[in-house]
Amino acid sequence: MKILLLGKNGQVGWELQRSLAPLGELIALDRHSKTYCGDLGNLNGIVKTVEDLQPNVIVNAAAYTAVDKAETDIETADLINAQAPKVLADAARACGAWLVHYSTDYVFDGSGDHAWREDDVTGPLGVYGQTKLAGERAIQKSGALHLIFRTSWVYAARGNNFAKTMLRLAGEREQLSVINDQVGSPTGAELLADVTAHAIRTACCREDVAGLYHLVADGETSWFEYADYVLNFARDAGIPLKLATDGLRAIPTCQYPTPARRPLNSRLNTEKLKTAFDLCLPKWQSGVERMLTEIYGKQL
Ligand SMILES: NC(=O)C1=CN([C@@H]2O[C@H](COP(=O)(O)OP(=O)(O)OC[C@H]3O[C@@H](n4cnc5c(N)ncnc54)[C@H](OP(=O)(O)O)[C@@H]3O)[C@@H](O)[C@H]2O)C=CC1
Ligand SMILES: Cc1cn([C@H]2C[C@H](O)[C@@H](COP(=O)(O)OP(=O)(O)O[C@H]3O[C@@H](C)C(=O)[C@@H](O)[C@H]3O)O2)c(=O)[nH]c1=O
Ligand SMILES: [Mg+2]
Repeated sequence: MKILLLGKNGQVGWELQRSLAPLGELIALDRHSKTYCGDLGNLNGIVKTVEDLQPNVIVNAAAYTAVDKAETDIETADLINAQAPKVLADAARACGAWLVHYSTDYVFDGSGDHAWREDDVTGPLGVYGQTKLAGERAIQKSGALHLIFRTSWVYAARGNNFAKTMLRLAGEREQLSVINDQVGSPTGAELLADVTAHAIRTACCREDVAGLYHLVADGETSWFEYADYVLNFARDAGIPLKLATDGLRAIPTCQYPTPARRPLNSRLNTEKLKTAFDLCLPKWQSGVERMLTEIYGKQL
């Protein structure tokens, strides 16, 4: 099997380099790659890469993920999150390849408190979510065999994410205020990469599994509880923090204004994925603990 991986140095892309390697020949690109174009902003270049390589599977881990910046950089967000997935899907269809792609809880408006199902009505609150939804739809319309995994609150030891922001800020400040009324599930890039490899193995002999799936770790939390979990781990590990012992404060969303609105309810229902691929999903805490142990490994 020949696999083309785009966005190889992002949180998920990095872990995919590991998990996809045993499946076959892996060509992993980023936007700076020289031999083949891996820049999603270069639509013609991306199409030529697929035509030249004729892969069996394309895995797109590249995306415009700066949620607030997207509000004013709409053109780039649309190019990377909507137009590039469309041309990738058309190119995949033309060469008979599977396209594996990732999307987000931010396609939902966050109303209610149920866990969103794949066919629930979407209603993104910001440009990032709108462009990611447009990307999903373009892939679905293309006729390409595809797997789209909607996930949430992605973290990894390598890369930028909320947990690492909290650790950095706790080293710099005595007080931190964190939203406690947005609820979802932190999901590790390792888990996403492992499930992706498993799903590709299944999909190669079962075209009927093509489609859109929610893929998040088990359980739920708020950003505040997540921060509390991470900072308690750091304290217990003896990491020196500037944050006072009572320095973490829970606040409602209205007290933390941001350029992009974010959903209050980011719960995703994963039943469809678990049934189709015969999978169990671990509790969110287990992957977060692994990441923290990796980050602080040398100091523990
Ligand atoms: N991060 C999160 O919390 C969540 C992410 N997702 C989705 O999961 C997927 C993976 O996200 P994640 O790994 O966390 O994101 P990251 O931001 O860690 O990685 C995204 C990667 O995309 C690359 N990229 C951006 N623009 C281009 C371009 N023009 N050409 C090539 N590569 C480009 C970035 O490269 P560079 O560093 O050079 O900019 C980066 O390596 C994305 O589809 C994202 O929408 C879904 C839910 C939550
Ligand atoms: C830094 C900080 C953030 N927050 C809030 C803001 C926000 O609601 C929440 C998380 O902050 P972030 O900047 O990490 O959020 P954000 O970048 O919006 O995270 C999202 O990224 C995209 C790519 C996704 O697809 C989503 O699933 C989600 O992970 O925490 C605080 O309350 N206090 C703080 O000090
Ligand atoms: Mg962010």
